Amino acid sequence: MRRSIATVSISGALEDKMESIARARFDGFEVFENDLIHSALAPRQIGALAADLGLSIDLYQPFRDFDAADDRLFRRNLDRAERKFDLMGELGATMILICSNVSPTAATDDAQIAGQLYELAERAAKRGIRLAYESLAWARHVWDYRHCWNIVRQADHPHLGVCLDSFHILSRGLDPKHIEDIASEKIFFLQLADAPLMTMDVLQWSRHYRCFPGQGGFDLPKFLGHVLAAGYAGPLSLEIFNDVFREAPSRDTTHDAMRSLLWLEEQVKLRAVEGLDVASAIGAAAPEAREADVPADAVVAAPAAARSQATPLAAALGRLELFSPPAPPRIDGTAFVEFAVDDGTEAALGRVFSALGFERAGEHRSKRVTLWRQGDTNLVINNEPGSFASEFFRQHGPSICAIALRTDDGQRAVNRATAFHLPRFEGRVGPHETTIPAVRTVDGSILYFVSPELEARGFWDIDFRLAEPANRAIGLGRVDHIAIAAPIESFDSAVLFQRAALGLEPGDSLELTDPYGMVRSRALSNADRSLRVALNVSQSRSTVIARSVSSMHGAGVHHLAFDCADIFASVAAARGRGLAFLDIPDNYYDDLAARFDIDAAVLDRLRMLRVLYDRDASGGEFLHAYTPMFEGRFFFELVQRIGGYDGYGASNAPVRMAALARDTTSLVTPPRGV
Ligand SMILES: O=C(O)c1ccc(O)c(O)c1
Ligand SMILES: [Mg+2]
Repeated sequence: MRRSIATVSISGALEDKMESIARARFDGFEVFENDLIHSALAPRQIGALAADLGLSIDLYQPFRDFDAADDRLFRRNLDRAERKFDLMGELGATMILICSNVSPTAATDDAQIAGQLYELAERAAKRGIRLAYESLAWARHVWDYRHCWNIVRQADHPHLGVCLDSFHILSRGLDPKHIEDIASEKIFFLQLADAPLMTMDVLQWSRHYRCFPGQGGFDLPKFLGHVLAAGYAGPLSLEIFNDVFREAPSRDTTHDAMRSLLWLEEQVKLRAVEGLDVASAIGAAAPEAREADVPADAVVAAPAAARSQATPLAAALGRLELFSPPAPPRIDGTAFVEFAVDDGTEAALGRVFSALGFERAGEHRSKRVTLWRQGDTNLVINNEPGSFASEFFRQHGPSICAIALRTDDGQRAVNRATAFHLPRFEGRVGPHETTIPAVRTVDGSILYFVSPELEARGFWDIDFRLAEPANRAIGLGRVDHIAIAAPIESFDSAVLFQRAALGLEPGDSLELTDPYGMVRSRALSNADRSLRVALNVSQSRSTVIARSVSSMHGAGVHHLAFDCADIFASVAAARGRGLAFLDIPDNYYDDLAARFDIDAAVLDRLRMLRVLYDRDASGGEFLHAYTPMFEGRFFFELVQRIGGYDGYGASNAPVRMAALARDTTSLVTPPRGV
């Protein structure tokens, strides 16, 4: 399908916006009127630039407050429209958006509105222009899309149709299924926007908080499914009013925008396959296989109601060309985590790893890279001059520069990511060394995909001189979660990246209190929870998250959590090796006793070792402890999950952030005698 975006969605001057839109490979765009009015280019030049860039101008918008209770005002509005039609002629635009009226002078008689739209459509037709009538969620009279469609039907003019905007429909809690009742040729245009679920004035919500599909809380795949089932085949266009996007560089935003549409197209197809109707599902998955592969009894067995519901979408999906990327990777946790260091920090980080029970397990055969290992958890310290890691160090300081995931098929994972506009990464590889498929993520770090056959071929052995295991483990298992601190402008982008490239699903957005401001947190994970990523963002400048973003010059891993089976034993062992843990105040433990019915002996151990505690509604328990920060950048967490606890101890985040804010201890003190 054609893909389009409204210029209001991104930052910059109109010509820069158009350039970014073209670079992200959109087919067309909506010209937002203010962008044109503020532009130094004449409409004809804008039209010519669009043609040069290979972009069509799909919509001119908005035309506001057209219908009127009083005839004199209505005549004036017709004149006003004629001026815009002139301008559209210069631009080369043939569709204009007519918003439903928000003013107190709006007409409230449907027949009158239909008549006025008919008159406007007659004039538009003379110029070869079509009108797309859109109901704004806060309009005076026509705020429901079904109402909008009724008026269009009453007016019954070939140059008048509806514009559907997911925000106006979903923000009012309207069921999008009635979209299928609209005649397909009367859906002139489709605007897509997601938004975080909030209880607030709908106008403010729309103008400041819209986001790209997949970044918010609306069910856009379901919405689009109804629109396609109705027979719509025009452009999928993003119209996002968002304060953060207005500031962010348009080059990045348009790639996110495209990624969101691609993700949405794939989701619609997947939903159809998961749907009730076997025939339509198979039709959607592979139209050509439909007749041959569907067992006759399966079709008969599908409930008649489900069949008639699902068939129009399947038929539409068979007709339309939607994005079909390689399937998401099947992820089985992390294969390794790589740290960028310099000569000054390499030894210090090694001491921390050692105190955490990792042993120095190998030296790279050709690079200044060391492998640290505990069980099957691998950490890599990279101090190789001229490498990606050293460049990353130069930009961000000591930090996590790469994460490797265990995946079923690394090449497919990379192909999927690049289909979603992420650049493939190819590092410098020595003779006979292993090339691991990789991409550069939206924050600039590297994501490797390690396939089972790569590990089976013994890639550690190929690239590293491995040492004899010395068994210094303290009981740490796999990486439980990776927490990322992100600047506000890359938060939504990161959510979408994780969903699209990796197929992770987001949980709820949480607000947490730091002593110096608010922190927003949203976790994403795969179905078996072998990969959990927690994203954190803060708009205030002094929170732990904000300071971490500032010291790292951008988004980065803020802490890395390892799971363990007996946290008391692991924490005690690490303390014995000189590792410091965050000093949680006694007040916290007194409060724990009040909040939970907790065994006195357990409470004593929690208090003694400064381990935090949480319990969920079904009795699952979470015990966790934090180290101080390494060079003010990142830290480590030890976690023990009991009885299916699925969260991250959000209720303990404030006390942890307060302790971090106070903390001045160094992370590791060499044990006596060293
Ligand atoms: O906020 C607005 O005014 C506005 C304008 C045009 C649109 O298409 C829309 O959805 C909202
Ligand atoms: Mg709109």
